[in-house]
Amino acid sequence: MEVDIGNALGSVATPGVSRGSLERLDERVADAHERIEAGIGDREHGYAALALPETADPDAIRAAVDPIDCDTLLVVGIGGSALGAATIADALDLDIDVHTLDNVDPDHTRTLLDSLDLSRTALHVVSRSGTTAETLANFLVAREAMESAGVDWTERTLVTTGEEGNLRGLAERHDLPALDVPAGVPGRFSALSTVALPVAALGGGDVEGLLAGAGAEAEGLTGSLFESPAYAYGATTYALAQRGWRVNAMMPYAESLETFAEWFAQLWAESLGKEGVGQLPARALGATDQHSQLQLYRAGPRDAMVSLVRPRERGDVSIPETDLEGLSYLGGSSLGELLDAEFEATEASLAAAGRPNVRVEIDRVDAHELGGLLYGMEAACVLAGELYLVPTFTQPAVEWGKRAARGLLGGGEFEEAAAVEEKERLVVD
Ligand SMILES: O=P(O)(O)OC[C@H]1O[C@H](O)[C@H](O)[C@@H](O)[C@@H]1O
Repeated sequence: MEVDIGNALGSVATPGVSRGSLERLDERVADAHERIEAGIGDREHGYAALALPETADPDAIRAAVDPIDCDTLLVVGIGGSALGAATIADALDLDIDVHTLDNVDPDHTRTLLDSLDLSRTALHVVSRSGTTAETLANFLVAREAMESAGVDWTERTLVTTGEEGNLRGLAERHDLPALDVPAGVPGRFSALSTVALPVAALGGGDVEGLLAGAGAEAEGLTGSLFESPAYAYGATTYALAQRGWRVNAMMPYAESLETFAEWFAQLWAESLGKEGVGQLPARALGATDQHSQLQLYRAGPRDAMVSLVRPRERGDVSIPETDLEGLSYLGGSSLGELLDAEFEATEASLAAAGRPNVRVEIDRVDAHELGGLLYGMEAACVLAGELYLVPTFTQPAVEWGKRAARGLLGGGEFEEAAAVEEKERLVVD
């Protein structure tokens, strides 16, 4: 991963970050790096995620998926237990179809299950806590659908979960192959673990390549933002947020990375949105969203920075010659050249309007580069958390809502559920 922060400088963006303030910030980066290194070394909660390139065990993952023969994988999980697998499946060229069942929209669940040949489908049920209502409910529905179709679900189900919880109990009762969520790795930092790597292992993807790319990014972490792309991204977005750029529009220029922006949104929002700080992650896709959201980013409130991500190499499709007046400039060119030109034009147009943007480039969308991108963004997020002085690895606000919902469904006595009854109403019909 290479990061270019030139368009965040004060010479381009108003307000931007001066070189002097970046140099001063670099002293804090050096301290934060020491803290991060110590956390990685001690496998402390959260920091342990940055040790995954070393600690993840591809052989154990492959052994767990080996008995499963399928054409389609249905990942049942939510948040960090689904987005890593979805990102990997969408980015890499896998030889199975992958679907994610995360939401509990009844129409969607029913339509998806009806559309699958369940006798050729495997389930990967993932929940770190083993108690998440959406995941367990979807699993019960999928299991029943398999039973109704005469499919032995116990032959086709793999579980990844923590040491305790309902899902662990279920795996033990039915003797299902079960992988452990690695200790100290929060869900949104678990893409490079037993949580998301099984999708690559089942689909013939390069698990070692993902980890090697992450490992290369890990080796690049030094005590300076001027040397480490991940820290350059984390420190610059932090410095921009401090100057009022409170929205971070993640805009990959590759369809295969669209889900990566979704994964990034959870990482950024849940990790840094605390104690009145953080950045609102917006999900965008280049070039599509140049024709919708870009208007706002260039001319709306001065609160949005844009992260432009692209692979340097991609497959290409040439554009046929045409004698249509006004379109001849396209002929002889290619869709890839057009996309690259759009990327650079967007970057320049934002800069010309004094709007900060950061360029993130990877060599190509493959396992190695994707591993580096995921790891780099995780390290950037951990660094930003140190700079904001927030507890990066907790999500108490999310848990509040989970308890309220469980209380409403009769899943226990939770005082949060009472707040639902107290809702203020001003209804206009
Ligand atoms: O893996 P699970 O325990 O089922 O959790 C799934 C998701 O649940 C919550 O909403 C958390 O805020 C997320 O960080 C987590 O990824």
